[in-house]
Amino acid sequence: MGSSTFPSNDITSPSTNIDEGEQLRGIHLQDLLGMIRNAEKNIHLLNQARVRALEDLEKIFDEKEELQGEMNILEMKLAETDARLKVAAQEKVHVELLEGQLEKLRDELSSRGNSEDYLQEMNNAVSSSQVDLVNSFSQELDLLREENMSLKDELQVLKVELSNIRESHQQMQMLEEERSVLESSLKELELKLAASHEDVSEISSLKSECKSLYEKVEDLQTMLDNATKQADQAILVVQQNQELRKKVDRLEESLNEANANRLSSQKMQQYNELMQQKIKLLDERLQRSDEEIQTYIQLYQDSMKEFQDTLSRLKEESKKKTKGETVLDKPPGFWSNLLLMVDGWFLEKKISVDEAKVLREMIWNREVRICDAYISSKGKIEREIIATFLKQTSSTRGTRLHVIHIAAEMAPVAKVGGLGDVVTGLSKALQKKGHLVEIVLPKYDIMRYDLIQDLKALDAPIESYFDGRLFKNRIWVGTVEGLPVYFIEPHHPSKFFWRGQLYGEDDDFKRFSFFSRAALELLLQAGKKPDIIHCHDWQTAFVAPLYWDLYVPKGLDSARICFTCHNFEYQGAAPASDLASCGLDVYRLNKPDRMQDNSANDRVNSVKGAIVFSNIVTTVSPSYAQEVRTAEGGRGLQATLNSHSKKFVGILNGIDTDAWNPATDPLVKVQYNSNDIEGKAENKEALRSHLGMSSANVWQPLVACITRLVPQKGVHLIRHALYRTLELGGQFVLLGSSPVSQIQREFEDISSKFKNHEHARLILKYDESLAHLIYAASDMFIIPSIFEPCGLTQMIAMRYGSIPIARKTGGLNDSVFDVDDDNIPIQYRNGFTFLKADEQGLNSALERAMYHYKNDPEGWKQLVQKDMNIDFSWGSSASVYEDLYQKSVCRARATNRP
Ligand SMILES: Nc1ncnc2c1ncn2[C@@H]1O[C@H](COP(=O)(O)OP(=O)(O)O)[C@@H](O)[C@H]1O
Repeated sequence: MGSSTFPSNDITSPSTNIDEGEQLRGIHLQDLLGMIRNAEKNIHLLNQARVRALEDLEKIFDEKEELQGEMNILEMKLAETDARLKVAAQEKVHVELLEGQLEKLRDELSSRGNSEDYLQEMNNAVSSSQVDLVNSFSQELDLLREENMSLKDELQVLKVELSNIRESHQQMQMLEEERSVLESSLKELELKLAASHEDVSEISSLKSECKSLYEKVEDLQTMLDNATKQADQAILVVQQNQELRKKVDRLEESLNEANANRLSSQKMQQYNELMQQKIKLLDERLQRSDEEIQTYIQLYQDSMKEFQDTLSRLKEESKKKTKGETVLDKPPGFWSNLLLMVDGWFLEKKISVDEAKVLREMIWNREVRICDAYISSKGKIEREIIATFLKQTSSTRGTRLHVIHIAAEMAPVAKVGGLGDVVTGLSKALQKKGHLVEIVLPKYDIMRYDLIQDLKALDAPIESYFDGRLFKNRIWVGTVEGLPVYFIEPHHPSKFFWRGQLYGEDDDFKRFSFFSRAALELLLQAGKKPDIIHCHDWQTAFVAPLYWDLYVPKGLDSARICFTCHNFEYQGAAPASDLASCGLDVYRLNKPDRMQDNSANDRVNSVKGAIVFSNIVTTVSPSYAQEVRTAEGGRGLQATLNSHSKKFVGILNGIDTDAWNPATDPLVKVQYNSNDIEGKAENKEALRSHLGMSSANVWQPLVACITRLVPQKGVHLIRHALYRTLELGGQFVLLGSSPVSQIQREFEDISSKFKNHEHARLILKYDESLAHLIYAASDMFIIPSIFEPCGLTQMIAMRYGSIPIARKTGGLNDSVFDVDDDNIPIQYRNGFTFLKADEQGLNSALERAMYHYKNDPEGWKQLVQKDMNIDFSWGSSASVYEDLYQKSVCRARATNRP
């Protein structure tokens, strides 16, 4: 299988997607330009802030230097004061000595008693020397006071310096704020850049912008590096501050010492205390300021580091995304969140278990598109997000599939009914979608060999097992409708496919179990590795158990098995022992939960086996899928279907709109289309004359029916419709044949009655060409089925402008909507329906149709045109099959199953 993506099943038209994509690209580009402009502004602002910070730091330097100088002076002055205080202390000692001597002298004088004048003289002399000393001391004190005053001033200046420092801190704070603004705008930029990667095609146009952005981010990085250097310088300043503080501490100590010496002077002591308090205050402030600076710088450095980390990550991501790499570097939390989101959707029943499984696998695999889907769905409502995610699962289908149909019919070469149409129509639609589709058919003797191109036998017989021995099969290859087909011709004495008919033989069970085994043998020996083996109806239902039980062990193990039941009326039940012929283990399989028929424990049921052993089980319309799960519709298989309901789905068939196209149909008399329906009247005329019916009244309505004449089709109602149409003044044509001899005889009798009737004809055979002409000629088409799995004739009739009159059952209920039913939106109304499978029911619809036809020719014409324009092609139904195939293949790969 290739790895290229095939078209998704998105129903939006491609042109709309392209327009939206371009719009989105335009919006992203504008956003990106806006973001770049914002980033440039921010960078500019940052630049200015950096310049201011540099200036501030220079100022701080200068101021610190000055401060230091002043501190030095202060220190010197304090040293001087200290020295002077010491001198003063010595002089005080000297004065005390003098006073002692004076006292002594006084004592001597008093002891001498008569020398009072001398004493007075001496006293005066001492006092005057004492006054001199006091005077010089107070001068010293005045000097000290002055110096202390100047110290006060210095401290005042220091205070101012400190407030300047605080201002510079504020600026740094501003810087920090600007940095965080810049950071958030860069984060925004990161988000938008990531979003811009949503569309891979955008990357190339965004690359150059990313590059310039990247350069700007580089510049930003350089500036940030500078800012970090500045922060380092600021730390230096703080260290210098700390040294200064140490000096102040030393100063304080000196002052303390001085204080000790100043005890003698009360004023000096008070002054010193004051000084001490002020220095302490100054010290505290300095300390706080240091701490603040330290905190700011720490914060600044932390955020710078964070910023640099973010930038580096951003740059790395940007580089990786430019290179188109994956998203392995998303944090684990991102993926965990996605997983939880998917689990939530599943638990709330918003997505199916299969969808949840595929999504989980994509998340586990860290797939880019899941990441992109998440980014692109930001801001959307949950329903839209789920849709976006599920779209990724459908585009998982990124690879083309190899599908092999194993079937008993294929239109137009081997067709009995709708099964043949489906095999060809679905295969062609899947092939158109880019898948490799092959078909394996029995080589019937009565095939339309003229419609097989390049038919040739391979010179390599395939041997397959049956009834205890090996039989040779000749393999033929050819193309039908552009599809590769393998035809198996068994060399078996029973000449299984040499019977003049496709089905209805006594040994049908043997014939088709042989064919199923031979088909798998062909795939094994041809070395095929299909992704899907699709088998149809009971005839090839054996493929499912044969595959798992016998062929997977032999190495044919790449496929998932899809089984489509086109009609649950035919189940391929037979005595259990018959199963052994094709090599299946009867003992193991004849169990209630495997192939045992639900109504007889000694019989096996091949349709039941396929339901049990297939990965996907489908039927041909949603309504029929519901009906067969009930006791009335299930024909004994309802319990099996209900217990396997998770893999069971109803998909409405399409029709091959190339083969059934009135505008190109070579089998009609006059080709026509919905814009020009004149040709219809000419075809009516052609059919009438071909069948020898009256052409007198061009407006006489022609009612047709093309069908297998089996009870399912409501044969008694078909017969009644013939009579009632004639009563209502219309014409009636029946093309059909019956495998039931009694019914065939009954209709042959009626046919002979109307042999020469001018308004009715019964053609009791299978005639493809006539069928085309009848669809083109008829005005109304009757389908009164008792049950109808899908029904193709109503769709083909509408495509040819013949209005269906149908019973509301199965696929008819999903495709025909009554023109008079107000509960149906007007755009869907396309025919006439009835519910009760009886004559009254049919009459009511037939009579209304006749009434509309006769009384509202313009309205009828519009109805014809509307029906012709309805899209019954395989396109959308094939997409549903494609989806089921892909999901099944995906699941198998995820769990590594064969
Ligand atoms: N006698 C007939 N001659 C030609 N085509 C017939 C005849 N009977 C049925 N068909 C074709 O067989 C197909 C019937 O398919 P469908 O409506 O699904 O019924 P079923 O598969 O049950 O027979 C249609 O393509 C229809 O045109």
